[in-house]
Amino acid sequence: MTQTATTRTAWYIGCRQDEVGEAAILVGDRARIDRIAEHLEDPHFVEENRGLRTVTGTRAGKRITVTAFGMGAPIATIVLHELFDLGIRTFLRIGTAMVFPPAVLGDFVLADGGVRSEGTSRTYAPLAFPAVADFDLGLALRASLKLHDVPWRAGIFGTYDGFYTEMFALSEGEKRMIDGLRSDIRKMGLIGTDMETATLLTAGRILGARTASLCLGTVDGLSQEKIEPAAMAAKERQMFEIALDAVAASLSSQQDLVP
Ligand SMILES: O=P(O)(O)O[C@H]1O[C@H](CO)[C@@H](O)[C@H]1O
Ligand SMILES: O=c1cc[nH]c(=O)[nH]1
Repeated sequence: MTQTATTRTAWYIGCRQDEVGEAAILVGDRARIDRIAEHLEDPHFVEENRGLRTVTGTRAGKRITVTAFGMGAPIATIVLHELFDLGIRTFLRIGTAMVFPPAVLGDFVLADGGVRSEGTSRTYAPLAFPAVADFDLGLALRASLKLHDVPWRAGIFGTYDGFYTEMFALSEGEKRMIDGLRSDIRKMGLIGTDMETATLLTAGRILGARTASLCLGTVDGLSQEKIEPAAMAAKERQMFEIALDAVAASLSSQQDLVP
């Protein structure tokens, strides 16, 4: 971080401390920043650095920052860590995930916790440390999901580094390799898999932040069928509303919940 008497600037995301809000939503695809900005009042776009795009805007009187990290746990965790350093203590990842029964394509999946099958979280805590979502933020998300009347499931995620070696097969050889993992995923009853959730829950918890993850099931984990683009666009708008309402509500009620 660069630091002056009045402000700090994060190294990679390029944000100044006075450009971020009270909470952060982390998205993967940078194209989602302009789209989520339409759901915020008074959006301020931070000058982009390394393709990391950030907007801060107001929702229900709360300033919320949304940053896009791209794909994968290492860069997602750098973004979380830098925003934490700028003072943010509430984080929600929203994005897409592969879903497994009982969750089906198009369901929203809320992570109560995650299996840490990636590498980055091990730099924060040994594997015996659980990746668990913040309880109060999880409650706010459940309330928002119910209010928006969408199909959703809550449960445990699996987080993996190898997209084409552990999640989505392009060849018969990869399919044979991934089928073994899919069978483990079914046995454990995981409802969703992605590349960041368990990492962010671990890193957030170790740093001392409240962290949660809500995804949209865009790929069926058994058949590899993908969601249709029109359904994706409509569900993405719902995801923005659910997430922003939950984060704003959670910030409002936070003081009442502190022991
Ligand atoms: O839709 P986003 O949030 O980008 O997330 C998912 O899409 C990417 C590729 O699978 C990974 O980052 C994964 O977690
Ligand atoms: O298959 C998928 C879809 C979204 N996100 C993932 O990590 N995997």
